[in-house]
Amino acid sequence: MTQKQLSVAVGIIRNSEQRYFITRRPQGVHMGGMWEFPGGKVEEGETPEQGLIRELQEETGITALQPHFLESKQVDVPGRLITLHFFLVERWQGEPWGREGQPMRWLPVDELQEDEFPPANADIIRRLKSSR
Ligand SMILES: Nc1nc2c([nH]c(=O)n2[C@H]2C[C@H](O)[C@@H](COP(=O)(O)OP(=O)(O)OP(=O)(O)O)O2)c(=O)[nH]1
Ligand SMILES: [Mg+2]
Repeated sequence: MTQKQLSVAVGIIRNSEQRYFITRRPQGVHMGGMWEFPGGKVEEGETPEQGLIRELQEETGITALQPHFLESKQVDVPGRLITLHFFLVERWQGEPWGREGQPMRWLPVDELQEDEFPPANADIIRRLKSSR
């Protein structure tokens, strides 16, 4: 079986009060109903950082400034191989909101619950918790 390769850019938006902006994935999509850090598929010809900036604009309305690459993570789901690129975003223009109608929350790190996110997020959430 051929595996479709996907690159996804994810923005971990953290404000000056050390709260994280998370949104809820709609039902019926991959990982639907789970909480996520906003982001999405990097398009042909884009770098992950360019994809991140575009996706955050589309999904949250902000313009990310100087996103800081943290790490990449490969996930194997049936039929596709996803590479997630996680970026920390601490500076931006505008105010993030659920521009596509998705529920949103600002949470302190200890309220980020690994089991409410896709399994691929577990490591990065643990890293955020341990680096306080
Ligand atoms: N945005 C985001 N996606 C994640 C996270 N963790 C995780 O496993 N994923 C997976 C779920 C999806 O398979 C993929 C992201 O794809 P997406 O559905 O957000 O892509 P997109 O925004 O471009 O949406 P669309 O245009 O295809 O509707 O990455 C996360 O924290 N944030
Ligand atoms: Mg998305």
